[in-house]
Amino acid sequence: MICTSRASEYEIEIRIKANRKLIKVAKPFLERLFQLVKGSGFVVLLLDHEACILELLGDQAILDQNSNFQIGEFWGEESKGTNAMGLVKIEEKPLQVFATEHFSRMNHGITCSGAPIRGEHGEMIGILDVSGDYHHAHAHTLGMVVAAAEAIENLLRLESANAEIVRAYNNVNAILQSMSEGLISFDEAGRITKLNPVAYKILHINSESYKGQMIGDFLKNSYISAEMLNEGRTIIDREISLDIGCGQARFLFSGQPIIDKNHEVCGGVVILREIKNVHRLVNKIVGARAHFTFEDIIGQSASLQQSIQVAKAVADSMSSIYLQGESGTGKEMFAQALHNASPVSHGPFVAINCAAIPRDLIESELFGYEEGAFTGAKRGGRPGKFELANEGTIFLDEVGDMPLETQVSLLRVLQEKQVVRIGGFKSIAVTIRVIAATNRDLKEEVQRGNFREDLYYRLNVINISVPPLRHRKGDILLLVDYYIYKFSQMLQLPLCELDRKAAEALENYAWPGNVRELSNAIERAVTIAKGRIITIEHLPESLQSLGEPPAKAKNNVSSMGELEKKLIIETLEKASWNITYCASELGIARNTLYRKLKKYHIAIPNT
Ligand SMILES: Nc1ncnc2c1ncn2[C@@H]1O[C@H](COP(=O)(O)OP(=O)(O)OP(=O)(O)O)[C@@H](O)[C@H]1O
Repeated sequence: MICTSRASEYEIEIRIKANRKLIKVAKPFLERLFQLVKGSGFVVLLLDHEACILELLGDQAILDQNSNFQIGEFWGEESKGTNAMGLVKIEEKPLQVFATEHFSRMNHGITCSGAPIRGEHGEMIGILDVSGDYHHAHAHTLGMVVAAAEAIENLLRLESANAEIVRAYNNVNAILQSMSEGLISFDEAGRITKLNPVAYKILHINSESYKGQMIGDFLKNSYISAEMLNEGRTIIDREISLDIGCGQARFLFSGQPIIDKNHEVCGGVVILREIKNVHRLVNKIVGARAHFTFEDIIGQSASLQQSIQVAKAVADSMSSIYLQGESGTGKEMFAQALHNASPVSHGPFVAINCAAIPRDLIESELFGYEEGAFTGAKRGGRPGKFELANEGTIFLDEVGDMPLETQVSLLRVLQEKQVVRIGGFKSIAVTIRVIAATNRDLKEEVQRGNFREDLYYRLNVINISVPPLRHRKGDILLLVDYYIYKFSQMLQLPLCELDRKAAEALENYAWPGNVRELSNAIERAVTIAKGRIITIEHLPESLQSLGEPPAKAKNNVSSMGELEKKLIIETLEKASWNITYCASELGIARNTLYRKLKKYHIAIPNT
């Protein structure tokens, strides 16, 4: 059964919209074809892949005579019976249907020549057809239609390749615009062709000043450009120093030559990263950050609170700070808290323990080195802690252990606020807050000739002393509570309590290792007690004699007892055997001190 069919206005609109690219490209070809057949009773038709007419150009005579030549008319076999467009829809190849070969009597006066139009992937996307008075038609008409269909296909392919190029270009442009690194591209001769906005910004140049420049001249490094252009070598993360108008700046440089299919260098790209940003990133990754604030420092004792007050008062200046205190008293904690309350709190906090680094490495650790500075020096050199700490804080722990020759270099850096890497000659400006710490008596080290006096005064602009735990007796149980909570959480154990004897022992102990030692003792006790009450047996042996010792431990008068005795004698000597002063120095009551004098058989000399 033949079903005459015509698409609704709405459907026509949808089909035209869906095929707008095809219509746009095909239209000039329809016009050209029509010019060739005009006046001889012909119509030129563009149909979609379902043989629905999308566009047509025809002589008025044929359009009047055949009402099926209209936009929206379906010419499939099911609608019009045998005809060229309907057969092309099925066969997907060029075809001609002559006069009475048509099924419909209405079409017996015409000859149709149709050809498929294929898309990028070979699929049929439309049909081109020329139909008209069979008297005027001949075999060449089909050839003409096929040629026009192929021309349409070629143009469609070209347009989509162009669109792909534009899309790729836009993508590359979007990437260049959004990159956080500076990018410079150059051609096969080494001439700069493009810079991205970050490159303009970090190099402090305007849009015109680079034009026509050779990349080697621009980078002031003909060696690097020769490596890329002549040798086709890729360069990864090499440090270079560039003139940026307002002085020299250091960059991390990577270069990638582009090689064509003849294995020739046809251009390349250079990526520049500001060293200070690289350092910021490195610090973030390696954890050069300060975690503690003043609120994290536990303790209510007057001596600790006084140190905290001084530290808070000076935190917002950039002056050097010198922290003095025994090992484990919390000097690094103070340094971190100072950094976090300072104007450079957003910058890095870089800590270096001068006692832990071999003497011959300390200078390169602190100040960095240039490539070739010594055997084994890394290619491209390496920045030192001072460079890494730029715009932040450097914490020089155990500064008293720094070799004298390094002290000279340190003094120079502090005075000039510039670092020169080992083996280098360029000065690198640094803005840094210096916090130094030691558990030695630095003044005494100066007198002994182990520490430079001028450096001592440089570092000692503000002096904060962090009191030992034995002078902060009231803080001991606060810290114990804190560490019980911390380690119970960490070990996922129920919170345990502390019995009286254990508390007494903890309070009476002299804590030569200060808070660090206390933290270790509580970690051990929490682990052994496993959520039960912490008793004296859970504490380290050195403490067990300090509570009311259990009978079995009586003969075990620990070496800690001897240590405490020694400490008391030392403090008494310092206090010229003044009991009140000595007791306050030790942070214990006078009565307790008398008890201990008796216990250790310490006799007060007659004066
Ligand atoms: N008041 C405090 N409150 C809480 N924790 C503290 C306190 N003081 C020290 N600590 C903790 O004790 C440990 C040792 O502290 P820190 O490393 O700051 O001491 P330090 O004086 O720098 O030691 P060293 O001289 O041996 O380097 C750290 O785990 C720190 O968090």
